[in-house]
Amino acid sequence: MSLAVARAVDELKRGRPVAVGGLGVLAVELADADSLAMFENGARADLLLSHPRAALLNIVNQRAAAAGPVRVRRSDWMDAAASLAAADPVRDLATPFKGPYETVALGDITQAASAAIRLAKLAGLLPALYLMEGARGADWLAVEPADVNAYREANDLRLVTRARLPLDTAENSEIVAFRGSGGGPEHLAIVIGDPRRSSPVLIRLHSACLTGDVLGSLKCDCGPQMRAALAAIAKEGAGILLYLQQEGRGIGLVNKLRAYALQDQGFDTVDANLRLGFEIDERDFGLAAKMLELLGVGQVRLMTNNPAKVAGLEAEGVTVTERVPHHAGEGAHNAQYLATKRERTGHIL
Ligand SMILES: Nc1nc2c(ncn2[C@@H]2O[C@H](COP(=O)(O)OP(=O)(O)OP(=O)(O)O)[C@@H](O)[C@H]2O)c(=O)[nH]1
Ligand SMILES: [Zn+2]
Repeated sequence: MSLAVARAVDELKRGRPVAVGGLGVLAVELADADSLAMFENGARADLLLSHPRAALLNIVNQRAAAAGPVRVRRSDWMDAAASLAAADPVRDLATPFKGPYETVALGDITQAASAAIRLAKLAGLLPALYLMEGARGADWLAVEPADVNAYREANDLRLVTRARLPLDTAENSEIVAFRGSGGGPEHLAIVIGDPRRSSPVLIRLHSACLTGDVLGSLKCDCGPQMRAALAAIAKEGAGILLYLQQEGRGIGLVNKLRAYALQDQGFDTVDANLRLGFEIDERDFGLAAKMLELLGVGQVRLMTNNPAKVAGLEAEGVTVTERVPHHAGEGAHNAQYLATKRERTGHIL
């Protein structure tokens, strides 16, 4: 099951069409004139946009299911450039006058359309697809919508290997690697000391942030928060930091950099995600819960300022006995980012 999903994600990433049930889809951002012409095979493909993106373009109407994707008819003026402009908000200021758009009810293809948007997100692409209903090229990879919608990284995650890894913040540490069967990203845990599973374990869920963790970006507080968490756990003597490959709150590195480009245009971190067509937070906390389960941890004291993380973990069956506030790395460049978290996403800062 997850094999077909993983292959479909790969195909989309390569700019290839995929058949999601009876629906042919092709990633808008990767299509060129040739691949689009081959995909359309003489007909004209419509456009499928995620709900937040459609809402931003003011084309969510009574035809769109509450939070589902929206199908847009490609009328004569909607060539490849206009379609890309509908999909990619980084171009919004350069192409402010778009439309009029005409939407088409999804009807029978609602489930397939949601699955297709999910595939685009899993591929780290903009959630915008060309769509051909009832068409299937001979060489298109096929995947069942139900399999896509049931797919979760946590489903078949395994603990692969562990080794000692002395850190400058925590000498007595071990690194543990996790892998799913779908060929997705490999997640890590840093286990410090010897956490006693009989009482709540001090933990930090750290979502990967290449710009902050590795490059020392001042736009966010991720790097200092990660190091401070490791140091705080070491000071207590035992605990775990989960290093989750959920860049950009789950939208992927390239999309996070698009969000940064939107922030350069004046949008905050919340609006940037929505303009791109994503939810404000796309992370699946089931992944962290599964890693904790594989490490034998059922009760935690969670270092975070984000109540949604506490709720997300608890919804996945982990008992959070305490929220431990976690502040580090506040400065002039990230003051606005932190203010947005406080004002718009319920962070306790
Ligand atoms: N989409 C998006 N992701 C961002 C942005 N800035 C940072 N991130 C990502 O946000 C994630 C870091 O979030 P966390 O450190 O878990 O922060 P949090 O959910 O606010 O909660 P706590 O730090 O635990 O209080 C990382 O994956 C970063 O890559 C941004 O402007 N847009
Ligand atoms: Zn960051």
